[in-house]
Amino acid sequence: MTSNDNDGMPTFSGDEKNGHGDEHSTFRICCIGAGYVGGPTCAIIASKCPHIKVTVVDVSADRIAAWNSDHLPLFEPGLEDIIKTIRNRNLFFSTDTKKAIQEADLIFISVNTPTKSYGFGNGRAPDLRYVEEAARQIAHTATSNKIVVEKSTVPVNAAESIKTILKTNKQPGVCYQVLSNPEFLAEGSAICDLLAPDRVLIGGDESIDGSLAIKKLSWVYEHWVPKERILTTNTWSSELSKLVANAFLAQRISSINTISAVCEATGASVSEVAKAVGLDSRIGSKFLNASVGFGGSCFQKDVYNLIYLAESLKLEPVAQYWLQVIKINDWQRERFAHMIVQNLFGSVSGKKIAILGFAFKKDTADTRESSSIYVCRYLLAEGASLHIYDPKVSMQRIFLDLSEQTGKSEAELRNHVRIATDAYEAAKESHALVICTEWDEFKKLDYPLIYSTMKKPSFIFDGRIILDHDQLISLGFNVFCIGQKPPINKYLNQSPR
Ligand SMILES: NC(=O)C1=CN([C@@H]2O[C@H](COP(=O)(O)OP(=O)(O)OC[C@H]3O[C@@H](n4cnc5c(N)ncnc54)[C@H](O)[C@@H]3O)[C@@H](O)[C@H]2O)C=CC1
Ligand SMILES: O=C(O)[C@H]1O[C@H](OP(=O)(O)OP(=O)(O)OC[C@H]2O[C@@H](n3ccc(=O)[nH]c3=O)[C@H](O)[C@@H]2O)[C@H](O)[C@@H](O)[C@@H]1O
Repeated sequence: MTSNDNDGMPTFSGDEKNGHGDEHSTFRICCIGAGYVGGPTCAIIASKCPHIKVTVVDVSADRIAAWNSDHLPLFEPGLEDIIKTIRNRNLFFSTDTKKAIQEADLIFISVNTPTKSYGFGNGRAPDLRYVEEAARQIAHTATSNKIVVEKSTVPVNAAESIKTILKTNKQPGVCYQVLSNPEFLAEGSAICDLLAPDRVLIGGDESIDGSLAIKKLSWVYEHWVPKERILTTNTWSSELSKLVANAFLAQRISSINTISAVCEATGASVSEVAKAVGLDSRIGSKFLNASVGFGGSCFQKDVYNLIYLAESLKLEPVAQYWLQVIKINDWQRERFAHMIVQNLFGSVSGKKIAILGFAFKKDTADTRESSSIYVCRYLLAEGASLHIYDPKVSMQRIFLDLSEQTGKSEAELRNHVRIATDAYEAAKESHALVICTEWDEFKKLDYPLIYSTMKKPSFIFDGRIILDHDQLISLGFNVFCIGQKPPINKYLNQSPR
């Protein structure tokens, strides 16, 4: 193996065999999995490295067709403009996995790794079957050396399993290096996160071939990421760091959410407490927004992943410690739903409730594990009639999620759930407005107008602490909010304006 300069690209001695030792040949990347990570990550790589050909493949023909159309399969601010510029230049979306694997020098595995919903480890362990399938596809298809990169979030030691699958199924003469390169982007800010990451983490074998593979992947990122932000570790540290990062972030939210309950009972304000505490530079101000609970496809899954790892290692106190993060999150969702029922005179049966926000956070249409789904489920169980509005989430998605949560068919749900085309329609004739997602447009609504169309007394339950409560109270609303003792009820039982 040698490392020489070819646009700074380190090369393997075996590269001539691959046909990529020649400095004029194109470096090729294949990404298996065209999802929230694969799509945006490859878009940034392709836009920053015009001489690298990047092909993103997926088993879902629909998803690939969407990536190749004017209606991308996911909403991410800034993504569409980038895709339009580079698609079919050096960024390609395809279902031809075989071809993409064969011509690639480096292959990202960026498939889903959900929590297992069957068998051993049901509800806890990560389901690695898609990662395994991707590794088998590579082994059966590749006829030249490859660097295989775990981009998916996986448990510690997954790289070893991938190596074993590759080694025992490989074509004669083919060599593999397996790296861990977890992704830290957050939905809604993926493009900014990818363009200016806090760090890029690359784990690999502590061997000559391992470090050359690390150098090659590092060279890709160095096109736009300062070298000092590229951190290299051994494979296990890299795999574990991803789980720990998500666990720490989730833990901060659960921590502040426990304090929100204390605030509601005492008169302290959780926003003021978070500010005062976060100004301590050792603690920091980010991720201290109390809320109706964290959602998204990863926090719960990755904390469970860590819990399962601790259990497997017989570290029960560690497992119990992290389990609390999830229990508090579940409790927060339930507590918020209970706050609504209790303050609507103990019953929401037959009452129209407007739910504002269904996505798990603003600036995304993703609803995976959204707290809104859970709040809706609790309210439906109490007999409420829900009118749901979200600026980005489709009607079809909302019914699918609620069906899955409640076990009811869409037809049954339609007796109790309507999807509104805007916040005003949702609010009209409702008893209460419930903020579940922190969309900016909810801050700018015409609340005097909304108040005039609602049943009296009119209630607002702010699960995201985003509204101007004083203004709402002065309009006549009864305002209840996560992390604040109701000030608030001073207008309760007053005659409508
Ligand atoms: N969503 C997010 O913001 C982040 C996710 N991650 C991790 O990245 C991984 C991927 O997550 P997402 O992109 O959200 O998942 P996703 O579900 O949006 O996309 C995964 C894609 O992989 C495809 N796929 C599965 N098996 C395949 C195969 N054998 N061949 C070709 N395509 C295949 C699926 O059809 C799907 O389109 C997960 O491990 C997740 O934990 C990490 C950081 C951020
Ligand atoms: O592995 C992943 O999938 C990603 O998970 C999170 O990203 P994401 O879930 O997209 O979004 P976040 O901004 O982290 O928000 C997660 C949830 O926590 C909630 N949240 C966030 C921050 C806060 O202060 N309070 C709070 O309730 C959000 O509303 C949302 O429901 C991490 O932030 C990313 O670094 C990581 O790569």
